[in-house]
Amino acid sequence: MKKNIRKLHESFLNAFRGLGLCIHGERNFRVHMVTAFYVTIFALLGEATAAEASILCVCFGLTMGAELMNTAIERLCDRQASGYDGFVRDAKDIAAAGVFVCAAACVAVGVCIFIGEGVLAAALQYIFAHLWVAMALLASAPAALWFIFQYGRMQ
Ligand SMILES: Nc1ncnc2c1ncn2[C@@H]1O[C@H](COP(=O)(O)OP(=O)(O)OP(=O)(O)O)[C@@H](O)[C@H]1O
Repeated sequence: MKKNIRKLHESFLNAFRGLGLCIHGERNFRVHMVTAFYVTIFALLGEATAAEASILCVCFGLTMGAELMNTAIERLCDRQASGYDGFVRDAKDIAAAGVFVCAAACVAVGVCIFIGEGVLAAALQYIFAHLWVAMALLASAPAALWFIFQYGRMQ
């Protein structure tokens, strides 16, 4: 029992290590994180329902999970090939297509929820009525950009 718990604990630690590697090393993953952050803020401001919020959570998991898999495939390919390799090219392009398909599906879901269900209009109405929220969102933009473009350069 104790051994099983230790193994489970190690599995979580390994998964968090992989997550940390991706956050640090993959700019596209940080783009997904920042997008998820702002989508969450707008969903809260627009009072998305529990069902809509659940669908958005699935979308975040889908795109970030696909990006993690894509990164794992890219790293294996880079390890395998020293120069140009047609198989590596195909594998990387297919993995990238996997991320693209997931992201495109999530954009479609976002359009349905934010535009179709009026969540974006409600969020904008809230923001215009509370200008400090607009200021806070604007003020967060440089931090978001720094996180996307500079965070990976830190040792
Ligand atoms: N060793 C290789 N042989 C052939 N083509 C390659 C090789 N490495 C990369 N490519 C091609 O270059 C593209 C970009 O590869 P790269 O490893 O730079 O991915 P990336 O730009 O980091 O991708 P992502 O933006 O998804 O993280 C690949 O999709 C593939 O078409």
